[in-house]
Amino acid sequence: MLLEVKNIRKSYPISNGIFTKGKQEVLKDISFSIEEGECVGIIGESGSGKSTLGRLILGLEKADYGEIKFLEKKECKFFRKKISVVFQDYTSSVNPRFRVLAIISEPLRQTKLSKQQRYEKVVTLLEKVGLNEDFIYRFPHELSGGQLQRVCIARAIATNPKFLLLDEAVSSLDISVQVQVLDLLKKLKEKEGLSYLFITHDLLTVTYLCDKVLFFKEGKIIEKIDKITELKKVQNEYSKALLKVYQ
Ligand SMILES: Nc1ncnc2c1ncn2[C@@H]1O[C@H](COP(=O)(O)OP(=O)(O)OP(=O)(O)O)[C@@H](O)[C@H]1O
Repeated sequence: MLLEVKNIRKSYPISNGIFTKGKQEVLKDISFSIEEGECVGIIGESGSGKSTLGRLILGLEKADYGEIKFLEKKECKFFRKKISVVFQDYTSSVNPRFRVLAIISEPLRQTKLSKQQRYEKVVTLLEKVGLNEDFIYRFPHELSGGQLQRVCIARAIATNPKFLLLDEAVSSLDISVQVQVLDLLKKLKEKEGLSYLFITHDLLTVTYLCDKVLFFKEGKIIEKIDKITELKKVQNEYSKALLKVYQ
């Protein structure tokens, strides 16, 4: 097992700007696990708590209750360094004044690579995401949405992570570009042995990439599907309704 999420609860205070008027429970007893090389999809309507869970896994916020454990023999303590993330909003997740070279090599700053080695590493990463050296001195505004999201994926895999959190990572791309980026993620998963937590509100992308699916509603997992091929066997009315939309 790579990641174990156990009985996670999270609330936020409800405030009217000045006073706190109680709490909103956003995550209610969430438990699941991810194996090495596995892609788990989380699907649910807007506001169901998907991104909050992502932030807790990344260590950006703390849960009120429960445990998030990265289980890798001996290296457990350092595992957070092996997590990377790709967000939906690729334009705001890069500095518009940085060229592709600087964007992708940003996480490599703390390594002891020389300038030349860093350049070569960026070329290799560009090739991994289906781009080439010609892109290295371009600015973000000189790239298409799909190309820029590939650059973000290249940056995310620059430190050889084990686990990628993909939060609506293809949602703002055109459908044909979505397929290209999903194909790329599939290839990286197989070649690099990456595990993914794929957060989305789009069931079609889940069926394309994921091995397992968790259906989220109002901060709860209302259904788990352990084999993507058995997606049609969902029992819950909400999951059924989601499936119907895509039939
Ligand atoms: N920092 C915060 N303070 C207060 N409430 C918050 C905070 N972050 C999220 N929330 C609330 O928690 C709930 C879940 O938000 P979250 O962003 O996790 O949902 P989501 O499922 O990712 O939605 P979407 O698909 O629209 O991104 C929402 O009602 C949101 O308003």
